[in-house]
Amino acid sequence: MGFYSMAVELTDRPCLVVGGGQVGERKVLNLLEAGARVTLVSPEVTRVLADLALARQLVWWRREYQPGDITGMTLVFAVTDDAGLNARVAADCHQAGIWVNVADAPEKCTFMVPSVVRRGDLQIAISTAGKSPALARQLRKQLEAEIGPEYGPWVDFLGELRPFLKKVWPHDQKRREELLRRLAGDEILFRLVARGKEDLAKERVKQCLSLPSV
Ligand SMILES: C[C@@]1(CC(=O)O)C2=NC(=C\c3[nH]c(c(CCC(=O)O)c3CC(=O)O)Cc3[nH]c(c(CC(=O)O)c3CCC(=O)O)/C=C3\N/C(=C\2)[C@@H](CCC(=O)O)[C@]3(C)CC(=O)O)/[C@H]1CCC(=O)O
Ligand SMILES: NC(=O)c1ccc[n+]([C@@H]2O[C@H](COP(=O)([O-])OP(=O)(O)OC[C@H]3O[C@@H](n4cnc5c(N)ncnc54)[C@H](O)[C@@H]3O)[C@@H](O)[C@H]2O)c1
Repeated sequence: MGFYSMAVELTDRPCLVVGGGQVGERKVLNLLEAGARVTLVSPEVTRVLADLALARQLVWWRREYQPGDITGMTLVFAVTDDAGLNARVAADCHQAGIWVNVADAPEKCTFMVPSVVRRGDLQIAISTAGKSPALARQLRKQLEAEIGPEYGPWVDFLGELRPFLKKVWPHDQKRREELLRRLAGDEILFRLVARGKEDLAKERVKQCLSLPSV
């Protein structure tokens, strides 16, 4: 069975994490980074999670999970060390039609969390469909060595060019596509932007605009 990869908008969406141990902490930190509204239900939590609750970055229900907790949640994460409880949370979500991630049972997940390389708005997600999280992590480290932080500003730069080119050639989609592909692979432009020389890079784009299309 294949999995479908998505980039999900979670800003201000209510998400429930059941279990506040090491795995819960990792899921919570990634959810907060995505702007989600996180509720954590767990009798005990890690120091990091307790500090986040104190700072009101998340809501902590300091007790055991109850079935009604999932009501109205966009995503639920069952990440306790109690396999039976995780399975019950999963069953509650399946019945309610709520997407659920189960830390110790890939076959009960309706979504899995990939390993992610983050460079500003560029994200490279690696999934093994639950077969080897260790391999996903190892590949992330390899890619992080190859795809440096300069890719963040590079994506921003290319992101500014698109609406600009749409204005220049509103009706010539083929020409826009050709140019955008050429610019995305332009080594000189990439290096200019990496050195913070966006102005020079824009000059070069203008030169490219006057070139015949390939
Ligand atoms: C990618 C990452 C994202 C994240 O969690 O943020 C993630 N696991 C990460 C790390 C990691 N997890 C584990 C190890 C130890 C080595 C190993 O077992 O391989 C390591 C590596 C390490 O820590 O070094 C143990 C483990 N993981 C799962 C089980 C249960 C089982 O398989 O039955 C067990 C066995 C527990 C036990 O033995 O008791 C299950 C899942 N873990 C997933 C995601 C989903 C599938 C992703 C995929 O492969 O597509 C899935 C199905 C559910 C989910 O959690 O979404 C994150 C990398 C973060 C990074 O980039 O560094
Ligand atoms: N998916 C992954 O990436 C991954 C990685 C490693 C381990 N695991 C699995 O994830 C599970 C959790 O691992 P961990 O290291 O975070 O465990 P942990 O022991 O550090 O934390 C478990 C947490 O669950 C809470 N909890 C227990 N019963 C609860 C209940 N009834 N209601 C609410 N909260 C409850 C505890 O208070 C604790 O905070 C383990 O079963 C492990 O096999 C998954």
